[in-house]
Amino acid sequence: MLLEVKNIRKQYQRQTLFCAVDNVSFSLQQRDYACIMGRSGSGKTTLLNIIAGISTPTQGRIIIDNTDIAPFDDEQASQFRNQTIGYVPQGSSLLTNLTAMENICLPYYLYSKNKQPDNIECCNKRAQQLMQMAEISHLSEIYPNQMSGGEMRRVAIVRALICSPKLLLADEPTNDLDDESSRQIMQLFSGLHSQGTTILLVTHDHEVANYASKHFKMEAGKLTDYS
Ligand SMILES: Nc1ncnc2c1ncn2[C@@H]1O[C@H](COP(=O)(O)OP(=O)(O)OP(=O)(O)O)[C@@H](O)[C@H]1O
Repeated sequence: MLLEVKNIRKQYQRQTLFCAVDNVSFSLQQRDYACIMGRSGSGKTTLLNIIAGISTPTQGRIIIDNTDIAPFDDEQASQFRNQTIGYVPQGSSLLTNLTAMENICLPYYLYSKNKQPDNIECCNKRAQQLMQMAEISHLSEIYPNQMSGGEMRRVAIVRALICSPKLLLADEPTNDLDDESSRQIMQLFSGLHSQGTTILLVTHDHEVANYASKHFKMEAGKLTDYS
């Protein structure tokens, strides 16, 4: 299994204790292409953030590539996650004072164990190849405030791929985009999937969901499998 989500619960203290993710379990095998649909507020982003390691669950375990990172210290955990998971968060997530190329290479610079010049060159080369695949090579030296929403999203996707993750998580990757930009992004995902990347995305859009072969539905924090 590439991803095992075991009995994940996330509670928030509001006026009363609120359960955003309620005892969720599921697994993905390598090369799965899965999507989670569900109404706004049903807990999808919270679940994705827990899988990505951005948020800690109140209860449960996440096992990625047969590794339980719970015993790891923070640095080991982020090192492992960075090499295994690529995350495209909701909305605009690029740093505005960095160019596309700098945004894309940032995860590599932050987490690469070995920052020898050869490896930096290797990172730049990979970034160029990925940008070519995503048809954004022309944006290399451009800052986010000079890009369209679809271009920013494609830069964020390429950034998520820079460390060659086995698992790509994407939260509403086509939200707010026109049909053509959405299609470009979904074609990019299909290409990545055919090259062996496991994909888990969250979407409201049934057309986007049709690209996936495994479908989950989230309702009031509970996840059900409906395919
Ligand atoms: N830090 C927090 N403190 C309290 N409640 C929170 C917090 N973060 C999220 N929630 C609540 O948890 C629930 C799930 O939120 P989440 O963002 O996961 O939903 P979602 O399904 O991704 O929604 P959307 O489709 O609108 O992005 C919501 O009711 C939200 O208000």
